[in-house]
Amino acid sequence: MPATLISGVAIAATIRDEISIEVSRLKDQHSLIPGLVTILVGDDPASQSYVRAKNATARVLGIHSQQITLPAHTSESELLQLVHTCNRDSVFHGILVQLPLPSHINEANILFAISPEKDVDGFHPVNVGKLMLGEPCLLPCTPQGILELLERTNISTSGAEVVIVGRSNIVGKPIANLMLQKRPGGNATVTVCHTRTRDMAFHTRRADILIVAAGVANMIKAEHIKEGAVVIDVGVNRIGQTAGGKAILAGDVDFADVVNKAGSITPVPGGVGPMTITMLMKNTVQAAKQAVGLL
Ligand SMILES: Nc1nc(=O)c2c([nH]1)NC[C@@H]1CN(c3ccc(C(=O)N[C@@H](CCC(=O)O)C(=O)O)cc3)C=[N+]21
Ligand SMILES: [Mg+2]
Repeated sequence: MPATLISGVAIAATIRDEISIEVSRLKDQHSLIPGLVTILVGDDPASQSYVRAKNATARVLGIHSQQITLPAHTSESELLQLVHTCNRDSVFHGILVQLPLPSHINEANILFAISPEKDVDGFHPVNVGKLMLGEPCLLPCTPQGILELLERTNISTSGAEVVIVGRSNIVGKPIANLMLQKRPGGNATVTVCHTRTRDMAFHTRRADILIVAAGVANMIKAEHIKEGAVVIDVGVNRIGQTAGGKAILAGDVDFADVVNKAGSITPVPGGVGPMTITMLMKNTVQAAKQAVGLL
């Protein structure tokens, strides 16, 4: 029997409806319009399309959103100045600096300059530290999206063997921490694999829930998974172009190879990606409410 498809598109749509209702309520009852500024440096086509999608989603939900695009040669100090300006601008409750930044800019210097209250990516060390401690904070969007996917498909993590492939600051490390925590959505036994892991399949085959965020197209095959496992594919790899010039996407999981062995699986596209953008919207609303003392 083929795996059950976990539709990020459908679950994201449900959550977006909830957010849209909340945004209307904030406007009507508190004259509060959540605001998001996205900052894009350079002209990488993938980054352009992600930032465009973020702004479009914000507008549909009634969130005020502005995109600021700067040339690739922008200096670190110019970008820092813009971040400081956005920190002071009360119209914006959330600030997102699209990554990766050009190589002459130190990403940490920029991310650490964003006010933690406006850090809707959850990348600032204050939020990273709070996450690790289990304190309330702005959670990084992709890990938060994965928690929502599991929760809304009634997949329990408590006592489960969760194996994560990838140790990035954006996905691997935070999702590992969240899954470890002593609360609903956590309580898992967590293993983190990476490029130096000696026998990847040994670990991944033990997973009840396998989360793959390695950035390597189609690396996970049937031999890597246990029969009936839940497979969450975070990879978004551009592996080619259609005749019409549209990017062809592949996950980190070889979907065709795995689909008859997994119990359930997220597709790419249409799995984790739409959830990531939706959690950015959720974080922007949370930051706005916190800014005016509603949380
Ligand atoms: N400061 C910052 N924050 C981020 O959250 C951030 C970032 N930088 N840099 C790049 C990564 C990547 N990322 C994605 C978001 C949505 C999809 C997404 O919606 N994907 C669609 C397909 C989109 C397409 O067609 O390209 C899907 O999987 O269905 C993918 C990737 C956010 N990132
Ligand atoms: Mg694939």
